[in-house]
Amino acid sequence: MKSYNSFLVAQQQVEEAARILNLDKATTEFLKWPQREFKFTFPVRMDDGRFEIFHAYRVQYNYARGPAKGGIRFHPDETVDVVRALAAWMTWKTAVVDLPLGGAKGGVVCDPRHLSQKELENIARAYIRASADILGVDKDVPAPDVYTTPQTMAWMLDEFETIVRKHQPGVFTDKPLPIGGTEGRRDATSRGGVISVREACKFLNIEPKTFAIQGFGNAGQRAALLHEELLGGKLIAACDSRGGILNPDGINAKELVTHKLKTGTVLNFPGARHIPSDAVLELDVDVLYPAALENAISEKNAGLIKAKIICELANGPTTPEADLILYHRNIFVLPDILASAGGVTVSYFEMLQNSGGEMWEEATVHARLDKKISNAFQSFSDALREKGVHPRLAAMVVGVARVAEACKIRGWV
Ligand SMILES: NC(=O)C1=CN([C@@H]2O[C@H](COP(=O)(O)OP(=O)(O)OC[C@H]3O[C@@H](n4cnc5c(N)ncnc54)[C@H](O)[C@@H]3O)[C@@H](O)[C@H]2O)C=CC1
Ligand SMILES: O=C(O)CCC(=O)C(=O)O
Repeated sequence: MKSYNSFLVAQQQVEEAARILNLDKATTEFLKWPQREFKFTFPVRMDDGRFEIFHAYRVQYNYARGPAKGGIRFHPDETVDVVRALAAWMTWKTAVVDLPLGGAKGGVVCDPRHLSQKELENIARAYIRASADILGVDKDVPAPDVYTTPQTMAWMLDEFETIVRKHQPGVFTDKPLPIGGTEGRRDATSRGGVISVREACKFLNIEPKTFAIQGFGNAGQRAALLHEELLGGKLIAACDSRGGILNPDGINAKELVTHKLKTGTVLNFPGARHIPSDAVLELDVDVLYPAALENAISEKNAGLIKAKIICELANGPTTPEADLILYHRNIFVLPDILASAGGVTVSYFEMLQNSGGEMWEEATVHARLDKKISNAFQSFSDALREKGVHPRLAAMVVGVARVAEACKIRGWV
């Protein structure tokens, strides 16, 4: 099977956007690389008394528009190139929603499914001891990502504040509410995705009656609940890393979330039959939400996809070859740098509340998020019309143009 290097994919996307924008050679080359990247190696004491050595990264891709911003992932397959790609996509994402932030991402190579809570806490704290110098409200602000949670942020914040010897809640976002978290962050990624589906449906004149979800973690579960609540559609299939389930008559999203939280998997959900995880991508639905990991949709399966709209809650789920196949098959992709931008948008709201000592009501967060995503969809659809390119390229054109402009104004290139 062909393997993909996500960073090469991310660089190719910059080149394509730069070509449409007629960017000069130096600007294009600058935007193809992270401004700063850090590699950490640290020992952690495990529950059985032994020390284990962990490798970790933080990549600050571009900070022309503001402090670097993006999640920290704990995953066994993490590599510097995956983190670079994710950091690049954060840069374009914060620009597409027009936040005064740059892009970053971090990762620890580990498998949380085989670690105790105490071991996870020790890893989170060790990561901060290694990286505290390069983090800060005006430098770089992490958040959770795959297999990290608000609890991870709480440990990280506590370690950071112990080092700097003062309260600095805005250095981490998607924190638990009692230590400076915001209302509305837990479902923000999915809410932003569902809002972008609502806008796409108006744009394309489609009704989002049926949907399927690949990946049933934070993003996937909330998308199931919110699509049902806000758009009124019917969930017919979902999967996680252990397998998939299908019920063409409909699956109650709330009951499936409860089942997943209780049993750790979507499998064995009453009334649904088992299907392979990958089959969920190929079902005849109005909207497909990839909400797991990179490269799920490639040239291998793009020809088999039957959804009308693909809403990319995951980062980088579609390869460049698949983008073209889907475009020619008239399948509308809502690209990750727009569709999954709700999370970082509400993270920014959390930073604003922390800096002003404010606590916004949930309805305020929802309304401001809706406005940001609707405006971003407008810029994206304008670029689609003006440039006549496929959707990812249109979104990249919006994001890359804004970052390039900031680099130019600063006199960097
Ligand atoms: N949490 C956030 O705020 C944001 C997350 N994202 C992206 O959304 C995606 C999912 O993130 P989270 O939901 O936060 O992570 P999570 O760790 O809560 O959930 C990941 C889910 O994917 C499933 N999965 C893993 N490999 C799979 C496979 N091969 N097939 C099917 N399912 C598989 C896991 O079983 C789990 O249910 C990632 O790409 C992440 O970068 C994007 C924007 C913000
Ligand atoms: O809220 C944040 O800063 C994290 C967002 C993120 O990691 C993402 O959008 O992929």
